[in-house]
Amino acid sequence: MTDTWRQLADHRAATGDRPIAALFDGDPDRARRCTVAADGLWFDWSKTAIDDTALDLLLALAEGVPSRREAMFTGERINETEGRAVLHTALRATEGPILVDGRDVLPEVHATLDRMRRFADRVRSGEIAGQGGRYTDVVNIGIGGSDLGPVMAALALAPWADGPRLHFISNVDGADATDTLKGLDPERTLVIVSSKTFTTIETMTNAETVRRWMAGRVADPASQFAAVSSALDRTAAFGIDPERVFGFADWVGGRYSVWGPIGLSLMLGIGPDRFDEFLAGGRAMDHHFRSAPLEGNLPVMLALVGVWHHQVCGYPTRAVLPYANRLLRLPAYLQQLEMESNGKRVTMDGADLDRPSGPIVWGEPGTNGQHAFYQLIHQGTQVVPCEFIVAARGHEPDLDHQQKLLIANCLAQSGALLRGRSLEEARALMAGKGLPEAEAERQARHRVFPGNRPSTTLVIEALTPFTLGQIVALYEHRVFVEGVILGINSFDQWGVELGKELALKLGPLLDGGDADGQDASTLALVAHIRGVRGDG
Ligand SMILES: O=P(O)(O)OC[C@H]1O[C@H](O)[C@H](O)[C@@H](O)[C@@H]1O
Repeated sequence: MTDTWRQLADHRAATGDRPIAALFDGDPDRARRCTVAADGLWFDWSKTAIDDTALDLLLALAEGVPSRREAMFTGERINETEGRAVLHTALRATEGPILVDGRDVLPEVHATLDRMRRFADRVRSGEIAGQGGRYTDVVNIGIGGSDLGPVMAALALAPWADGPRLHFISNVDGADATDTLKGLDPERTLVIVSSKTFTTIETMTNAETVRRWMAGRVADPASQFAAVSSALDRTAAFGIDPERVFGFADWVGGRYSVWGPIGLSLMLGIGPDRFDEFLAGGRAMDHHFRSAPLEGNLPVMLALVGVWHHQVCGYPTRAVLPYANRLLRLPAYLQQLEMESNGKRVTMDGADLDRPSGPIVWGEPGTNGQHAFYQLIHQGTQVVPCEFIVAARGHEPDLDHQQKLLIANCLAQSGALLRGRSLEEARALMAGKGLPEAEAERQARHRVFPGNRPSTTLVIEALTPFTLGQIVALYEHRVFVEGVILGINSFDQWGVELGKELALKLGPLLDGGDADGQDASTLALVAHIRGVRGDG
């Protein structure tokens, strides 16, 4: 353990009993001091137990960030276990050169973006049409990073949707394809097969299913398929015309890929100009991340709060709670981004990680979550640091009273988590209800809120393509900073491989094949399922 980690642990041990509210009592300026602003975003971390000493120590942990950050932005192969550069930032960059092995990657990024724009314009105008006329619907087939980004962004930017309707098929469960295709006209549906590797079993299986669905009604189904991939040989083998294939390089990680061709469905839905605004938001955050001093740097501060809560205080999860219904799938998107990136057990050099890796990330939009799981957040025995996100303005001017109610709820929650309700206050609540003393006391104890539960609040002006770009890039860089501090590789995902391998072996077993190497529990489950299915 380095000195800084030890000092942080000691400091936490020494101050852990001090209520967060006491930090406000001792510092009337705390609310103002503990905020970071970046191009219209406003991040308030004052409702955490981080004091000046903790902040200094956390900033010391981040010492290595600037050099690593430059290594990322300038195309060094920082994904060391896959030997790759990490350049999703290049997908939204306008100024180069950005060199990988001495070659500027920007001309190709921009050429692909231009092809996407032309394709999207022609589909949206009807110039490129299906065999039954102008495309009314687009189905994106993909999973993980080839699904979650476009799904999340399409929901978030619904007010800007003025192109074909977007649909997404991800799960290998045939229910997903069946329910999604129901009601679609195959002659007016454009299908995009999105897969970085073009080998993912779920995506390839669904692509075959959709091709069969279309073949029944459309003379030339292949002409209504497009593909997004970094494996152009495989898209050709699948029979997709290279004209409608949009490639990207191996230095774009799947969960960082929404900014490029994987975002094609989104671009078709909202149009190239809005997509450009989304990229501009990401670019603005890149500029901020790269240039702001650490203590005034939004991704760095979001990361340091995360490290404080998880690695120092030991809180096992964090909840992302957007008070913006259109950010419905942001928590799911962040689950892949954060947990696939930083759920690692060894450091870059292969040594055991000697502290917890990234936390469990979960969440739902408010106010819905309030009526479901907030009970545990307020009164459960585990502390869940909460990350609130709220927009000052909604998109519906005639429903501004609802926006104000939404904001009031968000602020009420973080305030309640901070303050809680003491036993004295709960007793006062019960007094005068005519209950016997012992019963009043019992009832009062159920109405105590311990408070002192940390939260942060990210305020955006309004949810727009630009601010969504800022938010996504903010979280990407937060993951990066946490990864650098932990000394892990945030850009590989070996942990998903074993399950994939075993699934391939289990397929034949379900058909009565060889059972070698399977554990007894799995064999018993297979036997039971085969029995239920009548396959045995
Ligand atoms: O885009 P694909 O190659 O089909 O991959 C889709 C997803 O599959 C995986 O198993 C990876 O864990 C994800 O990072 C990836 O986003």
